[in-house]
Amino acid sequence: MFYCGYRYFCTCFLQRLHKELHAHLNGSVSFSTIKKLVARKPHLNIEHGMTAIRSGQRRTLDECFQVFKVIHQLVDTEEDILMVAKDVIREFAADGVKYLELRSTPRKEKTTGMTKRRYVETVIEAIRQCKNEGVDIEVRFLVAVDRRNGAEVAMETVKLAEDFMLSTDGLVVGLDLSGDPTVGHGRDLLPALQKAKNCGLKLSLHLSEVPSQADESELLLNIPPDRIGHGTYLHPEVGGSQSLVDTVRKHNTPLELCLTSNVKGQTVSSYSQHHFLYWYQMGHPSVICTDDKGVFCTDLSQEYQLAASTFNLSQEDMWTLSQKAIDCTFAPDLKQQLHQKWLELRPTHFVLVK
Ligand SMILES: CNc1ncnc2c1ncn2[C@@H]1O[C@H](COP(=O)(O)O)[C@@H](O)[C@H]1O
Ligand SMILES: [Zn+2]
Repeated sequence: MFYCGYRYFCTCFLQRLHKELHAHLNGSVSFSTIKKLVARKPHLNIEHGMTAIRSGQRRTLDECFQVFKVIHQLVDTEEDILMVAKDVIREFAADGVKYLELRSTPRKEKTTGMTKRRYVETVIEAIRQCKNEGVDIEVRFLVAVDRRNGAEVAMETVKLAEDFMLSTDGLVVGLDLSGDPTVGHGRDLLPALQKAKNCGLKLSLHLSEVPSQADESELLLNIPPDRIGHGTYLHPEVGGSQSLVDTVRKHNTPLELCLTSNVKGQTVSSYSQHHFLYWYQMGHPSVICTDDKGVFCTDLSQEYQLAASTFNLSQEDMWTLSQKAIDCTFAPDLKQQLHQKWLELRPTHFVLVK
């Protein structure tokens, strides 16, 4: 049972059916994996406090990006990436996630000692090993473009992602656009993103994560992407615009919403102010996600519980939210199977706690 203000709410029933659609690999590294990495590299003098933002702590988004730099120092060999990816997949499975879309940015050769191609192959190898070991989770991969690295690298990454989409039997399903949102402009990345879309990669773009990006968002929303990461400042109440909202609605583009990430990174002032409510009340497809479960010390169950307690959602509301996430996944071959599982596990009655 989970105590949330004025009522008890049990979300463990949902744990059997989670879907996680927005998880950055190196942001998802748990404390226990960090400990193993630190033991491998004691000379770096890195402590856990430098790789995670604990309960009650807040950071600026800029400080969050410093945290990723520290983690990247710890995860810089093929062995590290394989271990990290396997640990992350197992941890999501242990949290009841049955379908996971992981995303990660192939890094420059000189920071990892391996090519970007090898980086992606290593993550794919981790997914395959988990499957062979019987970990009860379906995993798909999105290759990430870091917006800081500009147009040329973005185009190279798209080509890499396309090659893997064609050679991995559907494990690589799409492209993510992420990285420090205050750096660069989406207009420079437009040709690469359009190429990705045209070759059949699904697109998930971090959009309007920070204020004053209406121009960029308008441009990118018209591609259109297949999902939006965050979209915190799209709606007019926070300085976005009705026309941006209309475009999202017209294309019915789902939003990936990460409550704790936004609160700890201070792009949203508190849980109750989170834009989840705006989109949820409108009935717009919205999927609860973790973003970086390691850095923000959370997991998907906790994010569902937070949404339930903050916005007074009933068990049935939560179940429906979790069900609708299936339609937002990038793996068409699995949708039917996931819906079937959902039907089998759906409780015959819900506890009324409102
Ligand atoms: C907090 N909100 C966010 N906004 C934008 N990009 C983010 C992010 N959280 C994570 N990333 C992106 O994911 C990388 C770490 O995982 P990978 O090395 O790719 O596996 C970060 O360096 C950043 O590019
Ligand atoms: Zn993200």
